[in-house]
Order: sequence, then structure tokens, then C-alpha cells
Amino acid sequence: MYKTLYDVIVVGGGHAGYEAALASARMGVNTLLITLNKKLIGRLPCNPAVGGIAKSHLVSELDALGGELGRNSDYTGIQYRMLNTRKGPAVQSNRIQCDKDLFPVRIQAVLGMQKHLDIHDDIVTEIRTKGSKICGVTTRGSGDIDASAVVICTGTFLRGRVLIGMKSINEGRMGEESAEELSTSFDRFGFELGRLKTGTPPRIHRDSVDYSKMEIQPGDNPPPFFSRMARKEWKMFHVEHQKESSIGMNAMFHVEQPGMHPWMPGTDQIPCWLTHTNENTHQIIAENLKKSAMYGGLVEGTGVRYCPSIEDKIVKFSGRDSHHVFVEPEGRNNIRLYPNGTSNSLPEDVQGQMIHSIHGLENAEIIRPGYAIEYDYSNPTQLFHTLETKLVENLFFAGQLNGTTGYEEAAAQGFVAGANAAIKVLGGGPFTLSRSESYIGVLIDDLVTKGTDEPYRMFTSRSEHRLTLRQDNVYYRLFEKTKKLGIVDISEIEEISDQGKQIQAECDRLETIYFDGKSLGQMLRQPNFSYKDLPHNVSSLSDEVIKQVEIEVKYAGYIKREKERIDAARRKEDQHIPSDFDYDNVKSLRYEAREKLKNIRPENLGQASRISGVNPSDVSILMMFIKRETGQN
Ligand SMILES: Cc1cc2nc3c(=O)[nH]c(=O)nc-3n(C[C@H](O)[C@H](O)[C@H](O)COP(=O)(O)OP(=O)(O)OC[C@H]3O[C@@H](n4cnc5c(N)ncnc54)[C@H](O)[C@@H]3O)c2cc1C
Ligand SMILES: NC(=O)c1ccc[n+]([C@@H]2O[C@H](COP(=O)([O-])OP(=O)(O)OC[C@H]3O[C@@H](n4cnc5c(N)ncnc54)[C@H](O)[C@@H]3O)[C@@H](O)[C@H]2O)c1
Repeated sequence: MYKTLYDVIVVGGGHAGYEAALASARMGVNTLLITLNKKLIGRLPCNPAVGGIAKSHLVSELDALGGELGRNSDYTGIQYRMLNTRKGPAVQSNRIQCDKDLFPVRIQAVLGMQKHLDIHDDIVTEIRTKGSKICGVTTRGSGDIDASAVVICTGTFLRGRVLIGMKSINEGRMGEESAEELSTSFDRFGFELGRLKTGTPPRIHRDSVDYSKMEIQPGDNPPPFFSRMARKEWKMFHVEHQKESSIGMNAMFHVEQPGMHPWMPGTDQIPCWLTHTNENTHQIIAENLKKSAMYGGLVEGTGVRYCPSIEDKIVKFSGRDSHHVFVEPEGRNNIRLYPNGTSNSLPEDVQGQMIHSIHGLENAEIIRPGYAIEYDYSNPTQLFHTLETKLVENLFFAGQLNGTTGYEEAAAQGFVAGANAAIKVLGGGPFTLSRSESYIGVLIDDLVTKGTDEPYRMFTSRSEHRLTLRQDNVYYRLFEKTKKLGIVDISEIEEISDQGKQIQAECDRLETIYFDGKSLGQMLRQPNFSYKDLPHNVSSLSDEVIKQVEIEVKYAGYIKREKERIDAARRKEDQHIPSDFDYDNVKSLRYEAREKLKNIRPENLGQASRISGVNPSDVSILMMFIKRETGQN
């Protein structure tokens, strides 16, 4: 059941959409999620893997703030791995292979139980405004539905075209209707739309591959989870497990609905497998390039540079005679395997030859071909940091619509947009995250400041403060924002606050206690020295607190220098530029800089300095002018 008036409407049930709807409803405002098919909410259209390098930081930040992607991955995971373990803690990332069938089942159960949230199957064809403000949407099936704020999360569906070889079908992803009308509505309001493309590999039958020719990739034990909830449950399970038999263990935990808790998270992991392409594979692709949608001229949009199609890899890295192919199960009871690394838009017969040339896949049965998809995206420089559009008040855009790729990038934006839409209804200051406190801040600032002309994905190298933006300290660095937002349960907030205080107190203590002429802090900074090796350590501290103390003390010198850089950056961010500032008045500004500044309208000098085409001397000129005009220091 749905009504015809809501506080917030969210359009789209992808990862941006469910996070937006949950954030909004959890802040207590009446929310409606409209999507083409509610049974497909939370679908993982490509690899059911969440996290990986830098993306895992986004998921952890969502968990700290009260988002759902991390928990949902933990509770439906079939394989858990920590990547980059040979590198420092700042770039270590976890990656969870989820069960493709159960991931959406669980998220739908979470949505179904959420107060203040209704869900409606329909297609939105238009947005409606009253003056400069959004007032609702028009749907094909139910006509007009009114709302004070609207969040659009339509992913790859706007004028979506599925492409296989020379075939092009109007679909939002394979087997799902595309959204044709909404782009026209956006055009009318002046939104700048462009075309991007992405792709997916063929799927193969799990009983048709020769595992003996591939290298096994087992999961890690203990499993690296994203969420505090799963970590706590795992710890409790293992303590209790020693006392009692595992029979009935699931019953010990509060299980609201069967879909919410399919198994004890982290148990009974399933391995992935590693194989490689070879010269034969590359030759097959090279000989058939003209038949691929991408190289035969059917695709206009720009593809994902950093997770390219196999055709792209052969053309752009022609010197390499082999590429990794990770063969990954799509679920416990799912017959499909996902050959990660073979995304393509070649005709079906060529896909078959290409797959059969790979060791272990000689007799692979292809269940579904790979394909490319092309869709409209909207220029994200037309958004504020809250993800509200600059053209229509109380209208928000989030997810792949803003030019990103990835579940994690979509979910992070959805959460920020949903929370801000609710704040617009409730009243109160905007919820934004800065580059120096989070990867979510980096993602959004990059999008709204620089825009993108290719699908944007997160990397650790995009952050200038990655030493302090670690996954392990996420609950402490986002603590104040989390508390203010009010989505996370108060008992969790108190627990994190208490742990933060213990970490600080112990770091301080270690610098003041001396042993053999050295402070305990100095001792801990010695290579291969752990907290537990210290004399006078505190045995009652939890593993979580000890881990933080070790990192904070061992890397203290680097962290201090980074904090100084953050303070310097913050001083620039504190210098606000009035929203109606007249750049034409600053005659000494170069023409290019003036045009770029007029287009982006940065909120402060820090953001101005990150606009491409605006150089440091332009920022100095601007700073002096603003100081003179506004009397800011
Ligand atoms: C073929 C393919 C391969 C991909 N490969 C990967 C990958 O390996 N890993 C990865 O992380 N990402 C991959 N992506 C991208 C990933 O799916 C997206 O980045 C992510 O799902 C985007 O989330 P979203 O919420 O923005 O949109 P989507 O997940 O696309 O969801 C859009 C939602 O909006 C609804 N909708 C659209 N238009 C309307 C309308 N007018 N009215 C009502 N509802 C509407 C749809 O029904 C859908 O629920 C791939 C995508 C595709 C299609
Ligand atoms: N079309 C799209 O929009 C699209 C398509 C593909 C990927 N993506 C995005 O990019 C990401 C995939 O890109 P990626 O190349 O970084 O892959 P990934 O995140 O799946 O893997 C990152 C690295 O992890 C390692 N790895 C991968 N699978 C592994 C496994 N099963 N076991 C052990 N190690 C493994 C590899 O070293 C790999 O380079 C996705 O998570 C998605 O967000 C988007």
C-alpha cells in the first residue's frame, strides 16, 4: 500500500536507492521507495562481490554512519578475504563474495521491517516542481505522487541499451525494462546528460569446469567483516561455541525473519579459483574485435578505465600475454560461476571460443553471455555536496546516475542523499563529509568539483589523507558525525565513545611510563614489537582497543604530519565563498578560471583550488578579493 503524499520519495531500488530510503526512514520521515520491480531490490547485476581496494573503506564508513551495505554483505557472504595484507594498514581492504540470491532477499527483509517506509512498484516518468522546488513525481501506473523531497537513484536504466555484438536492446540491464521518459524530463530542467558504458562477463556452469587446472583461493579465517554487528556475533559465537554444541546456535541470536540471517556469518566459506588468459585467448579476441559492440562502433559511451573489458585489455595492454581470471561462485546454491576479468561485448559464438581457450574452462558451459550496457548519466557538477541539485531545490541525485560505477560508490551516495533529503524535511544543517574525514567525502567532492567523463570508481590514491582515513579507525574518525545524525543506536554510540576514550588514554599513558630509559611508546615503535610484548601493558584492554593503540603509536610521526596537513587544508575550507559571489567583478582572474568558477560555484576556497583549470595564483587572487569584500580573515 502506498499513499499519495510523502515527505521523501526515493526513485530506484539499487544500492543507492535502498540506502537512501533506509537513511531517510530511519531519521523518522515518511518515505516511499518507487522501483520498477520490488522483487529485484538490492540486486547485484554483476559480480556479487562487495569491497576490494578503497571500496571497502566506503563500506566501512557506511557501517559507522548507520548504512546497511556492510551488514548485508557480512550476513550473506560466502567468502571473506583481506586484500593488500603485505602493505600498511591504510590500504588494506576486505572483500566479500556474497550470495547473489540471498543478498537481495536480506535487504528486502530489512526494508520490509523498516518503520516510516513504503515500497511501490512503478516507473517514474517525470519530476514535478512548484516554482524552483520539487513537489513530486509522475508515475506511469499511478499518476502523480507528491513529496517535499525526491532522491533519484536510477542507475544504468535511463535510456539503457544492452549490447551484444551488433545487437542492441532497450533494457536497463539484461531482462529489465529501461526508463525512457525520465531523461527527457531532466533535459527540460537543464540537467546536462551524457552517455557512459559498463559491461559484464558471461556466466558459466559450476559443474563444467576443471578445477584441477586452476589455483584455489580460500577465504580468510577469522573472516574480515565490514560491520560491528557481525564481528560481535562472530566473537560471541566462538566463545559460546566452546561451551555448547553448535546445534541451535542460530536460535541464540535474535532472528527477526528467516531471510535476515541465512547462516552464521563467516562460516562454511566457499573458495574462488584463479586461472589466466593466454596468447590463444588474446588472438581470438584480436581477430574478432570489429564484431564487438565496443570496437565495432555500436557503443558511444566511455567505459570503465580501471576495470576494463577484455577487449580493452587486449588493445590497451598489448604487451601482456596473460591476464588474471578469478573464477568466483555466485552463491551456495547457485550453479553460476563468474569469470572475473572476462567482461566483454563480443558476439555469443566468439565469447564461447574465448572462454574455452582458458585453462580449466575448455569445456565450460556458458549459461548467459556477457554484455555491455550504455546509459545516460547526469553531470555531477550540477550538485552540491549534499547531492541536492543546484537546478531544482529539494531534488537529489545519487548513484550510477552521477557517473560512478560500483555498488559501494552508489550506496555511499544514496546514504548521503537520503539523509539530506530527510534533513530538508526535518530542518537542520546539511550533512556533509569532508575529504579529510572520509572516503565518502573524497568521492562526493571529486564528483561535484571536477565532474567525470568516464565511470568513476574509488581508489586509495584519490585520497590525499589516506594514512588517517583507514578502515580500522572508521568508528572513531566519524564518531561526531554519526552521533549527530542519530541513525546508529545509542548503546553503540556509547560503546564507541568509551572505546575511543580508552584508546586515547592508553596512547597518552605509553608516552609517560618509562622502562630501561625508554618510554613504552618508544618501545612499541620498535619493529616487530607488539603491545602484548610491552612491560606494564593493560591486560584488560580489548583486541579492538589494542589494535588502535598499536597503529596510533607506531605511526605517530606520520599521523602527526598528516594532521598538520589536514589542519592547513581545513583553514582553506573554512574560507567560505558567498553563493551569489560575482566572479566577473574580479577582473584580475584569468578568463578560464573565471568561467570554471562560475560554472561550479565552489562553496569555499578549498573546493575552488581543486577545480581543474583553476591554479594556485587564481586562488590567491580570489582569497585576497574575498577578504577585502567580506572582512574574513
Ligand atoms: C552489466 C553490469 C555490470 C556491472 N558490473 C559491476 C561490478 O562488477 N561491480 C560493481 O560494483 N558494479 C557493477 N556494475 C555497476 C553497479 O551495478 C552499479 O554501480 C550499482 O548497482 C549502481 O547502483 P544504483 O543504485 O546507482 O543503480 P542500479 O543498481 O542500476 O539500480 C537502479 C534502480 O532504479 C530503478 N529505476 C530505474 N529507473 C527507474 C524509474 N524511472 N522509475 C522507477 N524505478 C527506476 C531500477 O529498477 C533499479 O532498481 C555493473 C552494472 C551493470 C548493469
Ligand atoms: N561494469 C561495471 O560497472 C563494473 C564492472 C566490473 C567491475 N566494477 C567495479 O570494479 C570492481 C572490480 O574491479 P577489480 O578489478 O578491482 O576487481 P575486484 O575488486 O574484484 O578485485 C580487486 C583485486 O582483488 C583481487 N581479487 C579479485 N578477486 C579475487 C578473489 N576471488 N580472490 C582473491 N583475490 C581476488 C585481485 O588482485 C584483483 O585485482 C567491482 O567491485 C566493481 O565495483 C564495475
